[in-house]
Amino acid sequence: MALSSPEITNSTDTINPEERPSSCPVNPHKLPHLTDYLRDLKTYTNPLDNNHFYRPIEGFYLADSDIVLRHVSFDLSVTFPSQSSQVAYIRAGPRKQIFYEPSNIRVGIVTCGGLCPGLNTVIRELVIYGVTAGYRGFYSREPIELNPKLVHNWHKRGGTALETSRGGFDLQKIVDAIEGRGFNQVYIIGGDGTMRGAVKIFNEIRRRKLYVGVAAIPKTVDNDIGIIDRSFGFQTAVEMAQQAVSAAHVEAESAVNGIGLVKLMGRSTGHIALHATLSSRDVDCCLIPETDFYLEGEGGLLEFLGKRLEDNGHAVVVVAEGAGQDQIPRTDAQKEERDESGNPVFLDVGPWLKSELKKWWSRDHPEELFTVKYIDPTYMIRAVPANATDNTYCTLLAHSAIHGVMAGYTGFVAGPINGSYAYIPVDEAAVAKNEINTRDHRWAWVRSVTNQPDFAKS
Ligand SMILES: Nc1ncnc2c1ncn2[C@@H]1O[C@H](COP(=O)(O)OP(=O)(O)O)[C@@H](O)[C@H]1O
Ligand SMILES: O=P(O)(O)OC[C@H]1O[C@](O)(COP(=O)(O)O)[C@@H](O)[C@@H]1O
Ligand SMILES: [Mg+2]
Repeated sequence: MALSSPEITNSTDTINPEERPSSCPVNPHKLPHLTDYLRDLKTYTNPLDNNHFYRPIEGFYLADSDIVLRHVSFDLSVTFPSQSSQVAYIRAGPRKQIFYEPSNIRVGIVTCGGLCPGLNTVIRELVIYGVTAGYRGFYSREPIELNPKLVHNWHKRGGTALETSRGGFDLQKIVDAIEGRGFNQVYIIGGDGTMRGAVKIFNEIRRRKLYVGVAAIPKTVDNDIGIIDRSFGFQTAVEMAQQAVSAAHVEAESAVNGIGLVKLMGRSTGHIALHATLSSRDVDCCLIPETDFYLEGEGGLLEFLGKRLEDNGHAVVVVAEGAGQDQIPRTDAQKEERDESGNPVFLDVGPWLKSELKKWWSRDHPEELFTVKYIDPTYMIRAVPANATDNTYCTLLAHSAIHGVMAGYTGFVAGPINGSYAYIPVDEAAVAKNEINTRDHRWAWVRSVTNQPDFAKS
């Protein structure tokens, strides 16, 4: 942000949730604020007032009274939830009063966990000091100084220019480093694991009463963080995944009794698999972690595929990496295996399924031709630059986070809820999962597109 000299004042015009009028229709979630533990902080007039690119008009600045409802659809024939029980979050955006003197801001920004398209776009908007190599970089590396010239092209690059890693979370060392380096704002970009770490960092910063605002920006190519509409990079990943599905379809169609099998990312949720299935319409069966499937017997996958081959001569199966894990034989040691971040290490469902399909065919149809063409695009779906929609989304996320921190909010996650950007307390976002509800219309839609069995054993 281009910031001009601020005018110092000593009061804040944001509305304290406790001071809302009693007729206030909803109950917004209280967002942590620096003034919760630093009572006499100075406030400054937002320099956007004097920025020649902006002409703040009435309504430009937001306050605590601007909220976003979590749920926007209700069934009036059942019960309309009482207004005070509606969940609401504070809307993201610029505030008239800010809690940082613009010339005295030291920002640290870090990316953690797996890659996701759009990471560099977020970083590009948040220039100052880049903490490299994930959480461990706070205490084991020198941060790199970023400037607009250096980052100007970064949104066109896949990956993260700051580098990322799993593991290496040492709370005391991280907060010591934040304090020691004099950061007064920290932006943490990562997925569910990173959010759990961010909660601890925020709590420790609050315990030490540090003048440091902490904002997290949710990143997950699997789209497995709840409350927000979707995570950035997800749409880009689905587009890439669809190319793999398309190729599997071409291969399957061109073979005698051809099966195209595609494994897609999705550790605990099958959003990528589901969306690639719905958008491509080439898929005969979509297997996701949220619902079990079985191979043999009535209503099983093999019976279904046998019928498909008989009817159409080919079939396409999409399997999310977290699906079918309980069926793959594994040793006790494999059951205990964890990655550096503590996530369970999965066995590879793709090759296992491919080999089960081959065994089945040679057992039941030894005389007939059969081909399984297996495609595992792995990192190709996430190690790419963000598409136009994700790029715009990333930019808005970064700006939302900056406005929130400048306004003194801390310990929050910025994200869109029902199309409007909002601030969510980080401890809430860290536990909010986004699993596919296999009882709702979206999963029914998948099943009606594929006609796959529901694998409900009677
Ligand atoms: N419960 C936790 N407490 C503190 N740090 C955590 C926790 N879970 C994960 N982390 C840290 O967060 C970072 C990213 O976690 P990871 O699960 O690899 O990716 P993601 O954030 O994308 O889910 C790692 O450095 C990991 O050590
Ligand atoms: O090989 P890596 O880097 O651990 O990444 C693989 C994992 O990354 C994911 O995309 C999820 O990553 P995050 O938890 O970091 O969002 C999974 O789908 C996949 O299991
Ligand atoms: Mg994760």
